[in-house]
Amino acid sequence: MTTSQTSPPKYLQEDSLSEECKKLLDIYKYQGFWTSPRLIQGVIACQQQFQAQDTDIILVTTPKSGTTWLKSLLFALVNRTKHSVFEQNHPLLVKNPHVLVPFLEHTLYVDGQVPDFASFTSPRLLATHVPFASLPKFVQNSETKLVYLCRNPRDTFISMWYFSNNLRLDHKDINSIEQMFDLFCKGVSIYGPFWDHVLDYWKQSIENPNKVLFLMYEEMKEKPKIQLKRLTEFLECQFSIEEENCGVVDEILKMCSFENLSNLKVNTNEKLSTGEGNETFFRKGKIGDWKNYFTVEMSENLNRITEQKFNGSGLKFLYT
Ligand SMILES: Nc1ncnc2c1ncn2[C@@H]1O[C@H](COP(=O)(O)OS(=O)(=O)O)[C@@H](OP(=O)(O)O)[C@H]1O
Repeated sequence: MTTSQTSPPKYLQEDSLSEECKKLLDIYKYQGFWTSPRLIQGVIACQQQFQAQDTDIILVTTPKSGTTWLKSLLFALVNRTKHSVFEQNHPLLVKNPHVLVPFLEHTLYVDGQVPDFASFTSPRLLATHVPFASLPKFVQNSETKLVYLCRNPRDTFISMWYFSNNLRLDHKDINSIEQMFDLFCKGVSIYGPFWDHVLDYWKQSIENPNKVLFLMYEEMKEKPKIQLKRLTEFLECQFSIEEENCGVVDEILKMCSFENLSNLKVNTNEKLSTGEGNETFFRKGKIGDWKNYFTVEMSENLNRITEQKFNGSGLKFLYT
């Protein structure tokens, strides 16, 4: 048998694929979920190398569910002794939340720089989109707290579709929305299947409420103070009477609001090291934009899939 072959067999090479095929195949299935090849590399690196600490707080989200918002809220909350929320140069006013609360699988090996996580001051605040079963075992087995956020699949889908087209203006290419919607319904979306992701964390939050807090974008939008209170109770960093009296709660919500963050210079002019313009994380920040795009058939399809998948779980989305 000859061993002279130095490159992979033709069927494993990607350079001769047609552009159309490459476009369709830019995500792969790994451990039951879909993601890009470079992110798979990041996820594997995390699984092998990330050393969790009991004091870590990890934000887990489905993509486009309000990660940027919750990163900012968590940062403001957890660091409020170090950085008063009334500070004129508060880090959230000069840095994008994704810089302050890095994604484990992005920073590890995707942009080539491995942050010295061990040097982060405790409690370390980190984020990921990885499904529960694929989290590093250290994270699953330690006292690390997981804050989970999801959003109704209709708005999540529209937000994903915009992001993938990297557009902030109205987009009329209805064929591509249909194509992407069909894949989304089949479970093929970044870190999807969407429903499995949500359901796994929902079950964990019921089985282990001290480990996983389950939040929904819609509830955060409708009753932000109540959700913020749940967050502080879960993280054991409740507001003192003095803080409540001097308006810290309102100030945090104001600083982290869509209106404030999306208008900051840093979020209109700068880019992340991974290449995304900071402005791409702020589009409309509303519940119900799906109504401008969905046909009746699309809504019915998603309802049917959601009912089927969540049957008996007690989990329901709000679509107001
Ligand atoms: N502060 C604040 N408040 C409310 N909503 C906000 C906020 N910041 C970002 N957004 C909206 O969240 C959507 C982006 O989702 P993510 O931040 O999860 O994106 S990512 O997964 O980190 O790429 C995206 O939603 P859509 O507007 O529906 O596309 C953002 O506009």
